[in-house]
This record gives sequence, C-alpha cells and structure tokens, in this order.
Amino acid sequence: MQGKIIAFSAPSGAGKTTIVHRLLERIPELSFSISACTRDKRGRTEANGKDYYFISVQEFQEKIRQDAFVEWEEVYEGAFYGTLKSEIERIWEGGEHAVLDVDVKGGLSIKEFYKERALAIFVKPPSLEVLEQRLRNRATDSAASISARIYKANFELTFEDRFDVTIVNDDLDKAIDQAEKLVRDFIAPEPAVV
Ligand SMILES: Nc1ncnc2c1ncn2[C@@H]1O[C@H](COP(=O)(O)OP(=O)(O)OP(=O)(O)O)[C@@H](O)[C@H]1O
Ligand SMILES: Nc1nc2c(ncn2[C@@H]2O[C@H](COP(=O)(O)O)[C@@H](O)[C@H]2O)c(=O)[nH]1
Repeated sequence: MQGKIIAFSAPSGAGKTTIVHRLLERIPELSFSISACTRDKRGRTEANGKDYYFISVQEFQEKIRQDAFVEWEEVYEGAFYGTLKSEIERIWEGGEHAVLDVDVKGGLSIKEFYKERALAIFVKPPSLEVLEQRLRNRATDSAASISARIYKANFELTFEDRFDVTIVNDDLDKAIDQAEKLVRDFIAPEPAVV
C-alpha cells in the first residue's frame, strides 16, 4: 500500500480540528500526524505527544537545522509549528495514511512537496462573523488573539483556489460526511489493471 497524506487547512476557528477528530473515528486507516509546536500547552485539555510535541524555540530551531521538518511556519508571532518527517514515516511504516491539521500556508507546502500523494482540503467558514462567534464560543483565546486570527483569516481566505477542494463547514454533520467521502475516494486503492 502506498501511504497518502490528507491535509486539512483553514483559518483558525473554521472547524478543521473538529472535522479531523471525527474523521479519525470513522476511518481506521487514518492516523493523525502530530506536529511540533512552541506555544504553551492549553491547561488540561491538551497532552504532549497527542495533540502536539510541545518543545522550546531552541529545540525547534535545532530541528530546522537538522532538516527534520517537511514544512514549518511561524503561525502566530513567536509561535512555531511544523510537520515532522519522522511522523509521516512512522504513519506510512505502520500501513496507514497521514492526516494533518495545518495552517493555510502549511497545507499548500504539503501539496507542493507530496504532489499527487497529497490531498489538500480547505475548510471554509460560512462567514467571518460566524468564524468570530465560533472563536468566542470556544473560549480558548484572548480578545486580542481572536482579533489577530480574524485579521489573518481575511488573508487566508484568498488562498482557497489553490487547494484541491473546499468544504464549507456550516452544518457540521454535512461537512464531516463530505470530508469522509472525499478522503475515502482519495485513499481507495487503484483498481488492478488486467
Ligand atoms: N459546523 C459548526 N457549527 C458550529 N460550531 C462549530 C462547527 N464546527 C466547529 N465548531 C466549533 O467551532 C470552534 C472552532 O473549531 P475548531 O477548534 O475545530 O477550529 P480550528 O479550525 O481547528 O481552529 P484552530 O486553527 O484555532 O485550531 C469549536 O468550538 C468547535 O466546536
Ligand atoms: N504550518 C503548520 N501549521 C500547523 C501545524 N500544526 C498546527 N498548525 C496550525 O497552527 C494553528 C494554530 O493551532 P492552535 O492549536 O495553536 O490553535 C492552526 O491553524 C493549526 O492548523 C504544522 O505542523 N504546520
């Protein structure tokens, strides 16, 4: 089996993490690629080695020097995130396909790097107003951080056309059904040539 990569990208708050977690429950051939990041762990809701590998900026820089990343970004000022080559290898060696939750630039970098082995999915919020409300309801970010995420979202939405496909996350169940179909079609084995 040839391992594949499915990257979900979206402005913060559009719902990619929610969709990815639900897909992992539905499709056993998928495995989550755990990124390295330098931001602080969120209280009791996150675990090291499950949501992220939480590392220092020095450790992150060392990994850049070692060429350990497929791609990395300073997603927010001072907060670095990166996809580790070792994660993709671990998942493929285990006979599974890798699912990524990365920012918009990261999704495009993954597509460029893996070409037809990658499916780059853009998750779009129904509107910026809904996006802001979701971030407020999630209650994980300060008012300043929410403003920064909305500001960035305006820019990120202009990259939609460069993705393989868009899912509008309005009704969550419909968005998950759509994602499931896209992913199942993408990872289905090629029919044998007779
Ligand atoms: N279709 C939806 N309708 C209403 N609320 C939703 C929907 N999808 C996700 N949410 C909620 O919106 C919030 C943001 O979702 P989520 O954390 O998955 O976004 P994200 O794109 O992964 O953001 P980030 O990039 O910051 O991690 C969460 O509280 C989630 O429960
Ligand atoms: N380019 C990359 N972006 C990543 C990676 N891992 C996560 N992310 C994105 O960062 C933001 C912020 O996430 P949060 O957990 O702090 O809210 C979000 O858009 C993620 O998709 C990565 O390896 N590369």
